[in-house]
Amino acid sequence: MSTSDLQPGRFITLEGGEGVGKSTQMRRLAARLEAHGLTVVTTREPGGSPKAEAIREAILAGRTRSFGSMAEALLFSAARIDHLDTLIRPALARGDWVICDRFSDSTMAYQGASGEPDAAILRALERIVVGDSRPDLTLILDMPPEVGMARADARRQARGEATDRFEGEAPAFHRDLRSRFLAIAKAEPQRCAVIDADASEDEVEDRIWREVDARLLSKVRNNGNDTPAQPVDKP
Ligand SMILES: Nc1ncnc2c1ncn2[C@@H]1O[C@H](COP(=O)(O)OP(=O)(O)O)[C@@H](O)[C@H]1O
Ligand SMILES: Cc1cn([C@H]2C[C@H](O)[C@@H](COP(=O)(O)OP(=O)(O)O)O2)c(=O)[nH]c1=O
Repeated sequence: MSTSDLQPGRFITLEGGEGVGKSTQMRRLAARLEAHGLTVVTTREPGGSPKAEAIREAILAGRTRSFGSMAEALLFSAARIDHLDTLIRPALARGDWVICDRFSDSTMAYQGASGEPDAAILRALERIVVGDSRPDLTLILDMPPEVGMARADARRQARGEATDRFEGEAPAFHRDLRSRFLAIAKAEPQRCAVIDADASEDEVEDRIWREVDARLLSKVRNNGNDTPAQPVDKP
């Protein structure tokens, strides 16, 4: 059957440390879903709406660092509220598929690793901000942080960009981040899939597609029943 009439929309997030390939794989996943007739909206956090992009700019330039990690968690949350209200929820209501480069797990991991707010407070904040708009699937791209940081460094040099607020943190911070993302995946295996991202772009794309097919497309094809479906043809 054609997947062109698949309804309703699904919400997919990509998470992980710096330079793990989230933006690259978001583009590839969107193209693959579109090739199956789905309407896909790609977006990112922090940002994704004009007001949220303004908050992004202030945080990543380091202008809010002195406020402390609790205040930064609130700023990321304020940006998320606007992004959800103006872009994500309307797109899902239309039946579009939304792919977001980072979402609330990044607040749990990054602001958690930054020290001040404990996990219970961050979880409460997430419930207030995200409510029922939890992702249907979160792909956690995993690799040794030094590999991701080297990729991010090369990308930054190629583009002539400066180090941003979190890229400049110490190696121990980035190791802590990795274990925090893996702990989230372990606590919520229904929602999260860990993808070994230390491979070629094509291979990582295939690993992601297998998860999306098994966890989302097969169920949508079966109108929500969990019975196995035919795999989606590769584009
Ligand atoms: N599988 C891969 N192998 C090698 N380099 C990659 C791979 N995926 C992405 N890259 C490169 O690594 C850099 C970071 O990738 P990007 O998708 O921007 O990561 P992120 O969005 O997670 O920060 C980019 O220059 C990108 O071209
Ligand atoms: C969404 C979000 C991002 N961040 C951080 C992670 C990144 O260092 C930065 C986003 O910058 P970005 O350039 O999008 O990073 P990347 O290419 O690695 O995805 O903001 C948080 O600390 N908390 C959050 O809630």
